[in-house]
Amino acid sequence: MTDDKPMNSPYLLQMKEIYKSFGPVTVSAGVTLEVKPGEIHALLGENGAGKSVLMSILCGILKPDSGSIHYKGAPLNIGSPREAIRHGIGMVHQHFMLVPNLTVAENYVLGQGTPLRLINDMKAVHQRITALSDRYGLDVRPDAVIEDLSVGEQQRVEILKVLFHGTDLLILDEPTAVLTPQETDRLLDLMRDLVADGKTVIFISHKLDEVMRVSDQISVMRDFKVVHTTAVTDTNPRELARLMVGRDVLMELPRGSANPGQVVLSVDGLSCRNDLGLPALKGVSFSVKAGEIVGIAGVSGNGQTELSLAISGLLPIDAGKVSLEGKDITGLSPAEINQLSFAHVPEDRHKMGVLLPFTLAENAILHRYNQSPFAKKGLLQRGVTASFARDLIKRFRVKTPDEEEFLANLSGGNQQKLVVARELARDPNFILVSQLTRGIDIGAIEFILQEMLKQRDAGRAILLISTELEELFTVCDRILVMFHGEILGEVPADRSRLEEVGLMMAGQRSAPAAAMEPALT
Ligand SMILES: Nc1ncnc2c1ncn2[C@@H]1O[C@H](COP(=O)(O)OP(=O)(O)OP(=O)(O)O)[C@@H](O)[C@H]1O
Repeated sequence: MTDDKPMNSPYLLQMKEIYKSFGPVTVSAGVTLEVKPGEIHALLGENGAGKSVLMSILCGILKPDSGSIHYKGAPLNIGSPREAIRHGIGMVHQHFMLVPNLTVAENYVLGQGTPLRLINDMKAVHQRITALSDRYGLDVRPDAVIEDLSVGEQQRVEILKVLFHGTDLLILDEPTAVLTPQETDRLLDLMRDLVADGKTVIFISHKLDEVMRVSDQISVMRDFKVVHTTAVTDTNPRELARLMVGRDVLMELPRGSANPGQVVLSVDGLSCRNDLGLPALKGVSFSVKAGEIVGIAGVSGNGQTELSLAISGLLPIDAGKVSLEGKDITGLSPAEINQLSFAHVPEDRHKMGVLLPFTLAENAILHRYNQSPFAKKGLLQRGVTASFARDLIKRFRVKTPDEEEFLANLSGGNQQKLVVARELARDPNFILVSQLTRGIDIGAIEFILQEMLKQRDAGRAILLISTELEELFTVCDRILVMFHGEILGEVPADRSRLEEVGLMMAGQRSAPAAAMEPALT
């Protein structure tokens, strides 16, 4: 790295001509990123454009091959995350890095170069956490055990952790991907409070509306480079989408009306409990027909996760019945359900969708490794598997050097694309999808939602569970709203009904829906 010091630089951070390769694969091709103090600087880009890699370099997790970093007017050579923290640079990652069975305070003093005097004085640690929590209205209790907290609470714990270590420059990698709309609003307010307090924020997001709402400056990455930096006041979502993807992106998808046929999935009076033993579904009933996309809307935590687990055999059912194409599948194991014409894109792809230490090719046949044509006489057919995986990679534009790459080395959005590609390739009659577009860039969302519409038009029955109303209104034919483990009502997926769905998500039953579902009142 070069050591030239910029004179009177207006920038807090300058990353110049950063190059990074993993073996023959270039993942940072001369990136230059400049961030001023006290701003919220959004970093946008397609899946695999190199955003996380660049930020990992800044945080000392990865070492660049060449390039220079200046921070607070001086050259910066960071050898480890601990050094980055010492310089006041902290990152909240896409996947939380908290130890689930420890308390907030214990997590904060783990590793990361916490001074010994603090570790020996947990009372002081608790006081510092409480003071920071009060200052930023974060609602974090130092003695709370991580595994008892909701996703939104864990997110705040991660942010407070970075503040706990005295960070001036916070990097938030897709922080709103798993948050409810209310939690997102709260986080965006927090980001503004942080900059008002003299901090600087780098905000990675695929959600252009949030980026437009909260950012001061925006840098767009494409093909491992920053291709454009602009003030938020000088741009608009359409331009940003074009810069990211290199073409115009359709914000609205053209689609014809549905032509529903026979009932494919039928759910009758389904009740089950969550992993804490509390009632999560309270007599849920609905059906999905061939050739239609039914959406399940709701603020997360209202039973949607349990609904998808119960349908796919991953959660015991207390009462009620699930039928697929007329066959009672209640109580079947996930392996048995897997043999049916049933595809599942799960909410938590790391826990259920993929095996990170395995290759793309191996993940592409995860449920079918012992079936023809991928296995013959008990032997894996490597050639067939490889060409199948290559086809998925090509059709779904998964960014990877080849099918032999380990899945762990793919960017988050590209992992999701592979799961969707694999599940649709099973040619299923019923498709259960949870949080389809989470972490996926705007160009890939357009493509994947179009694929869903094609599947619908080919006669598949699709149940789409999502916290993203935009996604639901773009492809669904009708939307059911879940609240406190019940279906509160149903509306056609017509954008004029958006407000009605929003009210139902907050627990207010709409007049027409209440009339339609008298049994639920
Ligand atoms: N350890 C690694 N070994 C090999 N390749 C890697 C490794 N880590 C990342 N990559 C590759 O670097 C590229 C950039 O990945 P990165 O995670 O920075 O993308 P991103 O812009 O953050 O994408 P997303 O929006 O999907 O999170 C990807 O093609 C990814 O496969």
